[in-house]
Amino acid sequence: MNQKLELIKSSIKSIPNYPKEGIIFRDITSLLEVPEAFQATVDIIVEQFKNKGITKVVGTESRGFIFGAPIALALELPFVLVRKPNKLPREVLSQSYELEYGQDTLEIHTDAIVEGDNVLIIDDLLATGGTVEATVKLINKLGGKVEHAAFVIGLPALNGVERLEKMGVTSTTLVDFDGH
Ligand SMILES: O=P(O)(O)OC[C@H]1O[C@H](OP(=O)(O)OP(=O)(O)O)[C@H](O)[C@@H]1O
Ligand SMILES: Nc1ncnc2[nH]cnc12
Repeated sequence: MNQKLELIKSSIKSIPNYPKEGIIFRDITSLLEVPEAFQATVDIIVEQFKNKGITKVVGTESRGFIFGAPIALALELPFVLVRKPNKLPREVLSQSYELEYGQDTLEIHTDAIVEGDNVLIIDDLLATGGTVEATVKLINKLGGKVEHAAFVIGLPALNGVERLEKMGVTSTTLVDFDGH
C-alpha cells in the first residue's frame, strides 16, 4: 500500500461493538480531522475519475455528502443529493431497500438526473451495497447510467462489490477492512 493510502487507513478509527454487538464501526470522523488524509482521499478519487466522461456526481446521505461535494467541485461537475425520506423539497422519486433488519427509503429530485447522464456515485463506505443499489435504481429510472461507484472504505466480507457488479457497476474502495 502506498503512503497516502496508509495515512488514510491509519486515520480511520475502529470502534468495536458499535452501534451494536459484533459490529466494528469504521469511523471516518477521525479521518476528517486529519486534513492531509481528507485531502488525499479526495485527490485519489478525483485523479481516477477525471476526463472519464462523467456528467454528474451523486452522494448518498449523510456521509456520502462529505466526500461527494469536494470531489464534484474538483471534477467541476454538478453534485446531486440522494436523501433519506421527506428531506428534499421538490418532486421526488423514492426507492425502498432492505437493511439487515427492516427497510429504508431513499429519494432523489426527479429533475436532478436527465436522460444520458453518466453518474459517479460517492459514499464513505461499501458494506452490503444496499444503499448504492437503491441509488443506482433511482438514477436508472430517471434515464441516467452508473458505471462506477467510489468509496473510502470497503468491507469485503459483506460482498457489496459483487452485488454492484451484478448491476454492471464497478466499485473502487480506497482501503478495505476485515469483518462487519
Ligand atoms: O453498503 P450498505 O450495507 O448499504 O451500507 C453502507 C451505508 O451505511 C452507512 O450509512 P447509514 O445508512 O448508516 O447513514 P449515515 O451515513 O447517515 O450514517 C454508510 O455511510 C453507507 O451509506
Ligand atoms: N462497520 C461499519 N462502520 C461504519 N459504517 C458502517 N455502515 C455499515 N457498516 C458500517
